[in-house]
Amino acid sequence: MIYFLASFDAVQSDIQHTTLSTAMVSSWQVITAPAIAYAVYRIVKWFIYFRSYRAIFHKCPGETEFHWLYGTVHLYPGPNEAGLQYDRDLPKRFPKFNRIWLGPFIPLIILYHPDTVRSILKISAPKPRGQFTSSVYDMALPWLGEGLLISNNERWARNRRLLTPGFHFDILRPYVNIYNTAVEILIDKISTTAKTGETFEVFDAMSLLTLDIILKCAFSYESQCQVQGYNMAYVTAVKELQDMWVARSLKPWLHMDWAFKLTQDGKKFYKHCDYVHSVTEDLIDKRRKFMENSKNNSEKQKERKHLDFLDILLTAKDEDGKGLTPYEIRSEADTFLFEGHDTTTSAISWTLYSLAEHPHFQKQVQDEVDEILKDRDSPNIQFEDLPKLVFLGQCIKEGLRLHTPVTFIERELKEELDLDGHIIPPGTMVAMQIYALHHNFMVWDDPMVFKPERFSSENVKDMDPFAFIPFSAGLRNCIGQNFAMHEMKVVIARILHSFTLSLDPDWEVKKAPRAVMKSENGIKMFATKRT
Ligand code: HEM
Repeated sequence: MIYFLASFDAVQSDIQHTTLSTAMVSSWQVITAPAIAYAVYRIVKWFIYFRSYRAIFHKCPGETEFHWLYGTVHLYPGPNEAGLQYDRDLPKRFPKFNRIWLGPFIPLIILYHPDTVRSILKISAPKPRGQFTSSVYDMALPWLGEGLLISNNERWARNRRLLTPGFHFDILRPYVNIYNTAVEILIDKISTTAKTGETFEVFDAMSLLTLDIILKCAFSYESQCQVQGYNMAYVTAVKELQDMWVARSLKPWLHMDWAFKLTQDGKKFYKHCDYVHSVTEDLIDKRRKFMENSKNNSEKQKERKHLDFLDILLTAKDEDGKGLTPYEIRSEADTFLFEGHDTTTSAISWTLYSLAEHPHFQKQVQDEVDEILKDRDSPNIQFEDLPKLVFLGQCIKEGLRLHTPVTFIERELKEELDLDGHIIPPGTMVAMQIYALHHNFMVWDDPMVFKPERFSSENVKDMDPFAFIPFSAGLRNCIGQNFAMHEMKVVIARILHSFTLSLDPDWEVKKAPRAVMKSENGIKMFATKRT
């Protein structure tokens, strides 16, 4: 009986349990079934939309092979000499633009003809900002903040307006003394190798020189970096930040911030950002205090020889009397430091490479500099000398074309774009492949040959303004291009006034297109002291 009652209880509890479970299952079904149906509906709808979206891009000129995971990126040989050859061949295969797939879902339109490049740079489309993954610009955000390079819309327009006076010739003029003083340290270093007959590595030498210059011009910071080299924590942090940024941009699986943060590089990147920011903030703080203390002290004001970018950043005010926030000041300072350093390193190094490769052009530059400096006690190049360095200017421009320091830039379409009858929808990412444009056989004859005369005043008259865009073009062009041209002229003129350069015949130089055009193995040169 007891057994029976117990069994009865068990059966009853089973029935209750089953009834409860059935009730739970059906309520679970009530909740989830519509959710699943909705998800299926959204996926089907997305696929239908995506099929028509993909059809637009499949009709565009571009690689026909398509991998379900990589899209077409696996067809690109990589950021090396073979990749550059691939870029140079693009106009032969697809004359004005092409389309690639960054994985299965993201198309990228690549432009490399003045007609197509013009159509996007004229409308001043914004820099792309990723939604689920980071764009190449987003990846630098934790370091450079919303400075001019990365920001968009109102913030960019206001800050560009506020900072443009910082690049007026009156501000740039005293910097010429800084370029002259800084290059003397380098000349001393090269003299040592000239005496021993050893080669020197151009990229490292120029990198420390241009960093020294930008630290002095942006912050009046006497870093001693040319002497201490990569032993300085700050110099090393800045260099590694750039390397890690570029390395990440080449690994699509690290484009999501959370994935990058899990890696050793990711942890190091954020640690370096904190450190670099603390140095910049300290400099800003000291300058702010100095400005406050010297407000009513004319003697103290005279201690400063020139205005630097930091003065401009701290004193800039818009029409409502509002200045930049501390975050904006730091971001702009860090942006100048990055943009004003690696780019000029690349441009100077590659121009010297071409001049060392072509002794007759090098001699022509030396004659031009000698003519300017004859009858002078000092080898310093003056601000007034810069326009007289005409042939050197042509060589630098041809160097900027042939070697293209900034190889590509990106934008996001905010409105439809008609490319030779292909209607590209808003939201699409578009890249200007500046290196391919500068080597487009339809635009340049013998594109691989260094010919400074392309930039003679007679020849530039007929040049399409969108054929040569090392500093980009349109509203978002490089704010520092005059600064850069002055710096490059002084540095190259001073080096070639002191030395004749020749390439090491046993050292094959290989290009490496990164955030800027670098060399995989450096550029080695011999320097012979001029008498
Ligand atoms: C040979 C040297 C240089 C080259 C080839 C170069 C090239 C460029 C290019 C191509 C852009 C457009 C970037 C884009 O659209 O994403 C740019 C923007 C910029 N550059 Fe330069 N640059 C050089 C030197 C400098 C220097 C010396 C500075 C500062 C001192 C500087 C500051 C900037 C800034 C702040 C921007 C962003 C401008 C904006 O969007 O309003 N650059 N540069």
